[in-house]
Amino acid sequence: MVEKIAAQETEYTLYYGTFVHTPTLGKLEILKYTLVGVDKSGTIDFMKQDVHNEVQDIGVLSFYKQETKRTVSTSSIKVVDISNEQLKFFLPGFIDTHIHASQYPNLGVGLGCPLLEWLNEYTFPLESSFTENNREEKLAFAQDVYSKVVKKTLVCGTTCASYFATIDADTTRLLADLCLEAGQRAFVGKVCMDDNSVYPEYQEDYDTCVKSMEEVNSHIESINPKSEVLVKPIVTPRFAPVCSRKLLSYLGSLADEKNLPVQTHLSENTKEIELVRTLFPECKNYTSVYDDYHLLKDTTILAHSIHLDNDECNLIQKKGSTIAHCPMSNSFISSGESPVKKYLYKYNINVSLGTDVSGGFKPSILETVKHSILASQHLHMHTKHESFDPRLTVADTIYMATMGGATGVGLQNVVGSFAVGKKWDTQLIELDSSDSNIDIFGWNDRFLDGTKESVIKYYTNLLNIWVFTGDDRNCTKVWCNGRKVIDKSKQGAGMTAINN
Ligand SMILES: O=c1[nH]c(=O)c2nc[nH]c2[nH]1
Ligand SMILES: [Zn+2]
Repeated sequence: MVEKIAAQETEYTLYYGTFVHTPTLGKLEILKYTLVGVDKSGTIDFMKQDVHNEVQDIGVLSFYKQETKRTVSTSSIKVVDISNEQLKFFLPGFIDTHIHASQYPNLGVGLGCPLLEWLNEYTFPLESSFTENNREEKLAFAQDVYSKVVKKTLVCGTTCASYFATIDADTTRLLADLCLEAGQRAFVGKVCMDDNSVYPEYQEDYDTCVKSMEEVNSHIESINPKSEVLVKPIVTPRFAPVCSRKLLSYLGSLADEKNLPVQTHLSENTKEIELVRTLFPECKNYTSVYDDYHLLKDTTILAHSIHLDNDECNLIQKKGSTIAHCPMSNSFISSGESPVKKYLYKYNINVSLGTDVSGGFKPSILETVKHSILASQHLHMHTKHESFDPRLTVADTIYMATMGGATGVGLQNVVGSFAVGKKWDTQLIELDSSDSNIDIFGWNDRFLDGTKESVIKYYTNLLNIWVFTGDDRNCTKVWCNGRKVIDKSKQGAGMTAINN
């Protein structure tokens, strides 16, 4: 299912059909009869919208040659044409900006257990098993867990993920290797935590952490081929309660010196916030703990961030940091309903999505999209008296799943939407895939009367059907950096589905 990367030939590819994306917040663009050319390096170097009759007359290849005046041999160009398929469209790959790869074995475990208890009961014991003294055993365990999570996220259309691994350097390096091998764009974070008094079996001392960070970061920098950097290190203080001031200081300086992105947790649970207040009485609030240690940057991802006050929102906005909204986890371990619409539209904060495996119980951003909409509806039901309507639209959530994520990881000019110069990180969505769980009726076709408005209405309905009744079975092909990494037409039906 995960295609062998090395065996693939690089070539020029023309993709022709319907493209759906959200280059700006809340605005869905449906590009019908659009032709996109992707070069050897996986970069979009040609894009022409609304070319129906012209292409019908002379064919995709001749049209491309005529438009570009390029003298290319047609045998070196591959054409993927879905223009006659009403139920298929290209969508930018999903970006999962918060996922704990190491917690994958705990999916579905720990329902309703609040954060601090959940960490001690389920999470720290699991992550500790990646730090066994027996190197062979821990590597075998990590190989099994990490290869599965990378594969599953790709199957779900995640072309880029920002991973938390564990405190262990050996297995964190392995995670980076596996992402690269599978062709997934990834940010890999060695978890940093040197002050875990509630579960002392799972922590490291300051010096070990510094040494491990050096090892992991230089390993990741060395494994990418020169021509394409797919996997990058990310500075990962787990969260303030388990980090000493000295460690936070070091990580802030490291992020500055090496220009590295940062990821951490913020304001997920009310008891956690109380704890931070006691541990860092000198800091104005939880958000300013990170700011005081130079960890709030425009490439900082703050997971959860549910219970923020006005000052904290303004600070995050000022610093240009991103909030990774994790609605599945927020419900599962009952942390709260995040007022994401307010963050997006009142404070102009960039918001992305995170599955937060294993607080979240599925490694799927499509599932996260669903949960984000439903959580916002719940918030609406019991905050009707407030002036701000908290309900998210499908367009808001697709934005968070793609462009918001790209901005969060600092790749807003590289991925997240379709544009010349961007990379081809894309998923093909087929509502009528061979093992689709969606029953399609012609009922929606009545909207198509040839006008632009009717196309918007038709595809808005189609997207709603996909979001609420579809799953990973409708994501049939996935490309990262121009390379096809998933092709479900090449294996037995149902093999890849996680929702069967
Ligand atoms: O959802 C969460 N998962 C974690 O692993 C974690 N660690 C600190 N805070 C956390 N929140
Ligand atoms: Zn988390």
